Amino acid sequence: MTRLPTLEEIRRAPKVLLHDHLDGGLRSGTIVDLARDCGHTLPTYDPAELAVWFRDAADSGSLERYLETFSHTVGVMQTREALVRVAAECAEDLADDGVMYAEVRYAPEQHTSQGLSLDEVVEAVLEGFRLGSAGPDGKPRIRVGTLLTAMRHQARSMEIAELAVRYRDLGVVGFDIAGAEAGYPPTRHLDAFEYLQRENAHFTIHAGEGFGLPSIWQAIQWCGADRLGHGVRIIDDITVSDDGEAKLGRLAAYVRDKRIPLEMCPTSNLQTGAAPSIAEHPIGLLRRLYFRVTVNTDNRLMSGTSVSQEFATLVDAFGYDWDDLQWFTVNAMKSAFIPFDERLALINGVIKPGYAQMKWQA
Ligand SMILES: O=c1[nH]cnc2c1ncn2[C@@H]1O[C@H](CO)[C@@H](O)[C@H]1O
Ligand SMILES: [Zn+2]
Repeated sequence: MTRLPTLEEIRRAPKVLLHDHLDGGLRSGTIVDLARDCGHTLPTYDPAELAVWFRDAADSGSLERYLETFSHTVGVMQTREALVRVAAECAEDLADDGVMYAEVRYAPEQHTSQGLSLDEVVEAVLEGFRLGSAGPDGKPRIRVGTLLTAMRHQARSMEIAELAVRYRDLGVVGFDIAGAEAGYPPTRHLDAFEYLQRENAHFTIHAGEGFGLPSIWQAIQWCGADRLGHGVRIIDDITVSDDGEAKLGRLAAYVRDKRIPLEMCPTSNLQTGAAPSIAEHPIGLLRRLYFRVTVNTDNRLMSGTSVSQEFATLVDAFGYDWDDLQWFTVNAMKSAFIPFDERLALINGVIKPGYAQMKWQA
């Protein structure tokens, strides 16, 4: 039997990340610095202790309680300087993990409490990504696209959708809605999604994480989502018999037939209670059934994770090899919101040669 990929090897392989929250990925030391600057009160000012605090607090078993931890990250991301720094460090950290293409999301409306306009927020984050993406020779080490998120319990989605369209040629590649899912169905923001469709713009919707099939159904069939954030509960529409044969309901079949990408985030799902364990995580079944599965971090700080770490965890639980990891990576690149020719160039020019080399070395 061939040896399975190790964490160190996985770090060196080219990776693609589609679901990562800017305000869920700060370095704990940066939060401490920024909190001191702006007078935000933290549970502890020791960076190592703070990192542990986030993980423990996020390990709550409910999406609503998990989301409470964001008050300490959003709270320190209220000035242009803070946003530039956080975005630059995000790009650096992802590049250091071997991520070559990332779509990073955040909700501009949450960063205006000290007077920044929505446009100023977007421009600060774009500037941070530009700075953080550059290597020592000035050439980009990573390409970062931005997704603008609207909070589903608020009523600003149309404004944020317009913002995403306004900045579409300047680094914003799509739109999303996030926040507590139960009680806030996707159709609450139907006007924003219809507007984006008329504008030929791309969007994903957090659905099937803290709520089940009706949320996924609305996201796809009412709102026209290009991708699903999480989408784990799609397994509620799949029955597996004792001999392992799977029967797909109409919605699950539609998602698979249409190749709708699932932005799966295994560790995050354990923390919010969306999945009981990695071994029992729906990603195992969905991968086996050839859904268009992608592997993501969601919130690197709250989960103490990285793309490489998520891959390594799956290798451990399911015995995935380099072919599986390449398959997840190609799936993600195919599902990115950048133009087709650019995706193809990255698949053929970076991903396939990168994994060929990893396999050859193994
Ligand atoms: O997994 C998730 N499900 C739903 N909402 C989330 C998740 N992770 C983060 N956020 C929410 O998205 C906002 C913008 O980035 C965050 O502030 C958080 O409230
Ligand atoms: Zn998320």
